[in-house]
Amino acid sequence: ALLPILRYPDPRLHTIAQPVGSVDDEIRQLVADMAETMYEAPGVGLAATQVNVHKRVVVIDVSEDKTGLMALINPEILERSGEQECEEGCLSVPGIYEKVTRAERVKVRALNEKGESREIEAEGLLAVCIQHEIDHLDGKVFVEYLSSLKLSRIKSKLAKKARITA
Ligand SMILES: O=C(O)C[C@@H](Cc1ccccc1)C(=O)SCC(=O)c1ccccc1
Ligand SMILES: [Zn+2]
Repeated sequence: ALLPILRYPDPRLHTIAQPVGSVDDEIRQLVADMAETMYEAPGVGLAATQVNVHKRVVVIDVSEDKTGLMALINPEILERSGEQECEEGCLSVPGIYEKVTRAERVKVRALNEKGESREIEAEGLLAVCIQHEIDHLDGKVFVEYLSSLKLSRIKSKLAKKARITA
């Protein structure tokens, strides 16, 4: 089912997500609903925090043809290296695209949908996406890395948009 995505600056986006105890059918249904929601947006990633479920679950698909879906449960970054600047967007901050500097490569450990522990080495967009999504689980939104001037302009732009649509 499609899940509603929280919009910045909703305070619930600053919630710290809790680790998943056991990867059961409920978690697998959440992954399926998050994937459907991500593809529909469209996006290349989605964190459970963004759909107001405060569990450490992330879905990512950076493939061109929607064949690369991965679920990362209780993801942990084991190693970071290098540095890269990437223009980022966020499904919780629609219409805002800004450059963010993140690690170029990451080594991540996470459980998959079967509950098996896997280690992934990622670079490029996949590395950026993994870091962007894990930030969401830690209650961080990418616009908060920007200057306070840029953030205040973004907030007023979003507030104006919210008034017009309301
Ligand atoms: O809000 C989110 O977490 C999703 C976000 C993730 C993201 C990762 C890395 C760089 C930017 C954004 C998005 O998917 S925003 C939409 C987007 O980047 C995109 C959408 C369709 C095709 C390709 C990219
Ligand atoms: Zn985001």
